[in-house]
Amino acid sequence: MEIPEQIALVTGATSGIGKAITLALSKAGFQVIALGRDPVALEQMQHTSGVRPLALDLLDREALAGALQGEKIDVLVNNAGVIPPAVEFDQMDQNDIDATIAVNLSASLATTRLVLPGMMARKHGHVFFIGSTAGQAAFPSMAVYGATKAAISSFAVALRCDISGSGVRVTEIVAGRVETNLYKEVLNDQARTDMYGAFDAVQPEDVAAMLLSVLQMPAHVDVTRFDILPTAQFVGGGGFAKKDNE
Ligand SMILES: NC(=O)C1=CN([C@@H]2O[C@H](COP(=O)(O)OP(=O)(O)OC[C@H]3O[C@@H](n4cnc5c(N)ncnc54)[C@H](OP(=O)(O)O)[C@@H]3O)[C@@H](O)[C@H]2O)C=CC1
Ligand SMILES: N[C@@H](C=O)C(=O)O
Repeated sequence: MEIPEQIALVTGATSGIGKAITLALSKAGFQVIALGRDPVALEQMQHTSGVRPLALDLLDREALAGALQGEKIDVLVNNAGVIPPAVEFDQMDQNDIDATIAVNLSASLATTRLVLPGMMARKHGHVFFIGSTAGQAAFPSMAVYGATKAAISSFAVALRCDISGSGVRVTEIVAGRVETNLYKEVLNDQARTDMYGAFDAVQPEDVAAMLLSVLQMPAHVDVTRFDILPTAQFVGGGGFAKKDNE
């Protein structure tokens, strides 16, 4: 797919879905600003794929604003995200709650707030948000994570009201189980092997392929949301509390 030199910013570009999207956009002819905290991973991607590394923590608002000043971003992929330990809410550590909201929601809003005015002034651009099935249905022990993704989903829809007529497109990508390092901090290697070995998960490259297809749509078409799940994954289904033993 030939695309004139345009600039894409991908957050969370050092791993998983963000890395696949970064490499796919670079291969499609974009100049990609690859953002993440891991400088070694970024340097390797710069060497192999010619992306522009941007090593920073999205929670450092000053660094983020400084790095993006003057950049004319055509495509923004709000991908960076974390998943907290899978425990019931009453067992959650407040720090995990705060960190999940800070990265998954606040950082996406802050990055979008920095990039969007330029897109609107140029009457061109595309903002992607990586949502989750966890934002669309109730998952036990994922209430906070799901809340951040539900918020992103609601924001993406409402944002289109605010920017209507600007020529800027917005897409939420609602992903099911994708085989990445998302659970690296919360599950041991065996648990992750068992989790991803249970069925054929979506691969990061599958998400990247769909993103490119959405970008390829003519300017008058905005794919505002797509869901991408393993064929074997279903979402929903009620449950019952275990009867307390008398
Ligand atoms: N895997 C899955 O099943 C699904 C994932 N998602 C979402 O997809 C997105 C990508 O996750 P995934 O690829 O799976 O997981 P990974 O853990 O592989 O990637 C997460 C990325 O986010 C970056 N990141 C995390 N915190 C920060 C921060 N403070 N500042 C900058 N970058 C940060 C990491 O970069 P670094 O460590 O270098 O900072 C890394 O590149 C997330 O939003 C996740 O919620 C949605 C549905 C399903
Ligand atoms: N929806 C995914 C996380 O966001 C998952 O099923 O792991």
